[in-house]
Amino acid sequence: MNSRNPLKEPADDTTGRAPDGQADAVRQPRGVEQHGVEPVPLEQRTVGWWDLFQILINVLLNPGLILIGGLSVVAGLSFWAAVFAQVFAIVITFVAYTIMGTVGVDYGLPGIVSTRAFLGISLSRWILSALRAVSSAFFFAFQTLAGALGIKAVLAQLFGVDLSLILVSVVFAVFQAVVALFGYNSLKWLSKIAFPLKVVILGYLLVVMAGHDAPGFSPGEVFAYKGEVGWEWPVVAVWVNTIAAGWFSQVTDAADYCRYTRSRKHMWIGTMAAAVIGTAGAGFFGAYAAAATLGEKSNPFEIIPELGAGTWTLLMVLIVLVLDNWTINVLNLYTGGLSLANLATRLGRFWSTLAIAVAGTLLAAMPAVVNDVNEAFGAIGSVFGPVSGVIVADYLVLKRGKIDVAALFDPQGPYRYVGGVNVLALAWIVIGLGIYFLLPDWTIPVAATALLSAIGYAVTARLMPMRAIEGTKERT
Ligand SMILES: O=c1cc[nH]c(=O)[nH]1
Repeated sequence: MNSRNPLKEPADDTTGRAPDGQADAVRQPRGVEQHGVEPVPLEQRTVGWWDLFQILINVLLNPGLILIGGLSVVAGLSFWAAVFAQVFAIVITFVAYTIMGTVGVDYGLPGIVSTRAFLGISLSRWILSALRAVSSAFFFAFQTLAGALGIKAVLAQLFGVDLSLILVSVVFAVFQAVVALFGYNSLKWLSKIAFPLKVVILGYLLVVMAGHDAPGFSPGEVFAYKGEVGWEWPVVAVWVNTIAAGWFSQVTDAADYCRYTRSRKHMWIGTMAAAVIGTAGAGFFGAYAAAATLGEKSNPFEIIPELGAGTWTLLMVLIVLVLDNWTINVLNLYTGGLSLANLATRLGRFWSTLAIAVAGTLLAAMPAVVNDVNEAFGAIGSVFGPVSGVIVADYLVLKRGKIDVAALFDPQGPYRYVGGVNVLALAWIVIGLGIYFLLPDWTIPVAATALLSAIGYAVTARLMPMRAIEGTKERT
């Protein structure tokens, strides 16, 4: 076994390429990104940390996280406890995330395709990809609805109309879908424009809230807001778990954003800086508005239009909402599209993305999607916590950072395991899933099961002969 440090920059010879002419490289319509499930060639991996930072900070500074910042204050957290819950959850999650991001940098692969190596080709393609595709469509709808609530509030103030939430949400969903279809370059382009605008407008809206003369809105009052439960750990942990659960589902996709990045250092700096700053910003903004209402209301984009700040401010809310939704949802569709392309390889990235957009738009017509975020995010995290633990353990401990790229596309190769399934990995995912529902909230079940599954998988795999895990006997 290779004893090289798997998190050290690899020599170029570890950089995989799709085998020439391999069937999984599907030609896309003209004018859109051509790379689907196959690796991005080394010469195209040129993106620096600043571009990656802009893409990811736009992702983290999203309406969903802003809303969750507000919801956690409504649930009783103090202002600072709500901000802490966001940042802490993201830091935990991004440990796993940045490890799996190295797959994108080193091999140019989409994350979901790399999971063929860890879980077995069939388990990765038929189960994990389907789960991630469904959760991408769910998150697309969740973000759209979180934004649509604000748009509806702004339009009510601007034109005195009370539009149906479903109508606003569906029109908005279609609007967002278009950019995602074009692929990675559209992400870079969109992020560059959106980032400065979002920072300036969100800053302006904070000033509007801070200057509002009703009791509770001044910075001193908000920062001193204690909430009903303040810092009580069991409640803080519920929110840490909810936020972490949502982002653990992205660990399998971390490589998607990083596969055009020029080095691991650029990836680590761009990703971690964006994660911490973006989440702190989203939590701060959402918690500020909710704390200013003394925990009565949760969504800043519904609260601000009611402050009577005038047309200019309403327009600013509208612009930031559109940009904010767009930048996160383009990525939800992009990663969902790549997941579906891993499953239905003949479909290709473009048509897969379109399919996720249609599913997400249909879900965006169901306002229940935003009703119980703790339950819904928790259910997603119960699967993706253990999945993340197992894939990180397999990649780091067993494979020592080495992936045989050609074998990812060879159904009879080493990643076949037993009938296409790494049974040991599957067993630890199922064990983790079972344990998730037994653990009390204060343990942050998504992180706890990720850790347990990682340790359990790594230890049992070390104790078993590799032959047994890979099912070598069965094939010979
Ligand atoms: O929009 C979101 C939120 C959490 N996790 C995702 O994958 N997408």
